[in-house]
Amino acid sequence: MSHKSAKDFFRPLAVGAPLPLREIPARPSRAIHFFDPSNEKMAAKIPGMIGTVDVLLGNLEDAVKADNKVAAREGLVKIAQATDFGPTQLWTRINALDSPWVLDDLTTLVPAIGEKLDVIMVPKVQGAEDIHYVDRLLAQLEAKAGITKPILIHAILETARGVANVEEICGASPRMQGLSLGPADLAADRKMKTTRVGGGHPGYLVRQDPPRDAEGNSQIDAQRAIFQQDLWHYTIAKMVDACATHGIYPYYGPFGDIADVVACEDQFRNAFLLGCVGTWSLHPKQIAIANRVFSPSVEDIAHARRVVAAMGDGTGAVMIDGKMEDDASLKQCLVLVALAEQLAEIDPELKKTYDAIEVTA
Ligand SMILES: CC(C)(COP(=O)(O)OP(=O)(O)OC[C@H]1O[C@@H](n2cnc3c(N)ncnc32)[C@H](O)[C@@H]1OP(=O)(O)O)[C@@H](O)C(=O)NCCC(=O)NCCSC(=O)C[C@H](O)C(=O)O
Ligand SMILES: [Mg+2]
Repeated sequence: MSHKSAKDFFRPLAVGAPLPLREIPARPSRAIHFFDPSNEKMAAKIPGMIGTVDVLLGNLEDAVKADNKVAAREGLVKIAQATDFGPTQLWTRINALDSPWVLDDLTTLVPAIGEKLDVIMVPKVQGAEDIHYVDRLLAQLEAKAGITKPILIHAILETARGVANVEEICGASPRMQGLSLGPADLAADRKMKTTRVGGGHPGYLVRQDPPRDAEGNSQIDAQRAIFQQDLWHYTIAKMVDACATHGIYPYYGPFGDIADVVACEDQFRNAFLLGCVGTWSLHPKQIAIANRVFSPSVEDIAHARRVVAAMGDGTGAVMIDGKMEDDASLKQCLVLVALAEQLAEIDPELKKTYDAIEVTA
């Protein structure tokens, strides 16, 4: 945990820096869309994507060639200064804390576009000490530049040590906005044997028990069903618990098989059902998938509203469609209703869809 006492936790870490937030706002962030600001074709598409995606993230780390690091940083400054992002948040992913680029990333971005940057994603976070370093540096830079709102920090969970320290990372600073899974770096660091960027693996499975013959012998060569398992279940569940404990937000990460939109949707939905609020999008075609998956369905909202209406003061138990509903299931329904309300505020199409739902008795 942080070395700070409770009363010091919400004091600025530099004289003149903005006051830390006491609550992290629940802003819709179904898709965090990555673009390389040094790639002219991608950069040209960014203004047209505003309003169609919840978060645009100018990526400076992996996937940007070493020779393009400076161009990416300068490109992001140029785009941010020239663009009104309206309802879309602007995030960046800086280079790793042990890289030769990160200091220039922070000392360039905060004075130039600090007022526009909502969140800085920090890769390969190992423990609270990494967050403390960025926290203090951001406070100094914000104070110097006269930034009026604190820039939030999002950590990527992509080392075994980071996963082991996930609780202390989440609680390291009032700037902590959330966590994402970094399955590719995490797989490498853990020496997992998958070469895929996120998603499942056909070798990670459970096989149905063998049938037995009349004498009770196992028929191991018989046809048996196999059930592919999710390589990321443990880490996502751990991340969700740590984030919920600290009042911050969990996200899935990248799904590298851009062409496999079906498996991408499955992976995103698993994360949504487990408690994640959003995911990364690496290619424009993944934005629509994320927006769809991370918005509650019409059926879920119709059911949730029925439960809310039927539960009156929120206590006791009722039967709806043959199923028991009580105080606890009401809370589950309120999670979905609250999310639908937040999304409706920024997504007019979704608002129309949710407004059209009739609540039956
Ligand atoms: C994955 C890509 C390299 C694919 O690019 P490309 O082959 O150019 O795709 P298309 O030909 O289908 O592109 C069609 C047009 O769309 C534009 N485009 C492509 N991607 C984007 C984008 N992200 N944002 C905006 N526009 C985009 C192309 O320029 C084409 O335009 P046009 O020719 O005018 O029609 C590429 O999508 C890509 O580089 N994506 C981002 C990759 C990335 O950010 N990777 C890092 C995050 S994942 C990671 O770091 C791992 C993680 O940390 C971990 O450890 O797990
Ligand atoms: Mg990574």
